[in-house]
Amino acid sequence: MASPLNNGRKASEIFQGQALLYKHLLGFIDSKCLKWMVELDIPDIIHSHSHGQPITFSELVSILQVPPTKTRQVQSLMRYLAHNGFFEIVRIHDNIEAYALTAASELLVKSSELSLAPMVEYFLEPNCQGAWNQLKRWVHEEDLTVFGVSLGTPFWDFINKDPAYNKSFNEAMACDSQMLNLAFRDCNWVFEGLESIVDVGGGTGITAKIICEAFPKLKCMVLERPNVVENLSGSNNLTFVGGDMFKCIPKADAVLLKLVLHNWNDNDCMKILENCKEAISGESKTGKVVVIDTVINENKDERQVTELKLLMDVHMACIINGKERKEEDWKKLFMEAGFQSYKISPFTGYLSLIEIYP
Ligand SMILES: C[S@@+](CC[C@H](N)C(=O)[O-])C[C@H]1O[C@@H](n2cnc3c(N)ncnc32)[C@H](O)[C@@H]1O
Repeated sequence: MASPLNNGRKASEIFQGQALLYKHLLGFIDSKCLKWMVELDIPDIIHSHSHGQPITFSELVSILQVPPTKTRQVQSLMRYLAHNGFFEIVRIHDNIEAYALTAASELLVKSSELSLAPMVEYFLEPNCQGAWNQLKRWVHEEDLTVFGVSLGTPFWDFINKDPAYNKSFNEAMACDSQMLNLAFRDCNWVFEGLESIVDVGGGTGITAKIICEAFPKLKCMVLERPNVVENLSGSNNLTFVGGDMFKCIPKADAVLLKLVLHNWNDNDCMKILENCKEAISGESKTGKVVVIDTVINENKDERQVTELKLLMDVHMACIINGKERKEEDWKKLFMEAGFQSYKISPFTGYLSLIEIYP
């Protein structure tokens, strides 16, 4: 019988609620499982096993030298990861089960050009993880981010002072940018007709290198925090400049901002965009700003993509006071920064490409 405490809901509905609650309570184990498989090199082991052939569980535990007391537990982890799409369980000779890589776990092969393993290392790093225990304190600290509450210093100050953290962050960003090789193949039109471009907050220059290779005549400059680019050397058409996008952005036909604006609140984004507008306003021609970022669209996106964008929004909001935006949020920002028009194009699974014109 329904009690007044559960609003007259059916028992089945309450049990569904309980299952949802427990799933999310235990959800923190999801990312730990990813860390576990990356640390044990399981994707690399499967990748190099008999030219990418599926690996049986006994072969895997033998390579990993798992003691007999732990094989059942390892099987639990593998089954859970397979259930969530990180391995495919296939039947090989004599109907034995074997594990094959999926599109997701192939991205965790460290030796692969498109490896996202550094992303796993960065997100599972103790400073990142520990900060989330401070959500309760954070909500009453008017001007502090979760990171600020947890480490006593704002994110960018911390990263500037901690070389190991800086390196881990830059490597994570670089591997995300490496994925753009796939996306730019269909988007070369974005750079056609341009003579120069500045990749603002362009990290260690992976995106810029991809653009430079595709467009050898295009001059590309990366503007970054000085300690990100101090030891980097460019090439024929690539240069690195240490600076501050809030102060000045070098002149160019176009400015690229990949995953930069989502780090900042609307006021900071306005300042960055105004500096971008100044940078692309030459004497003879006016260029464009190219923003690569998320656009939340719950009506259009698949549920899984929306979940990722909303989770990223929570991450940005709490860690760094940033924000993932809907189209109307972007439009408001662009117009208030003095731009006249914009065009949004699909780019990767979760990122859109937005061209903004003065
Ligand atoms: C989320 S990362 C994106 C990096 C790169 N665009 C990518 O997608 O791989 C944001 C970048 O902005 C840079 N950044 C932060 N503050 C900056 C500033 N004031 N001037 C220039 N770059 C800055 C950071 O160092 C970092 O590399």
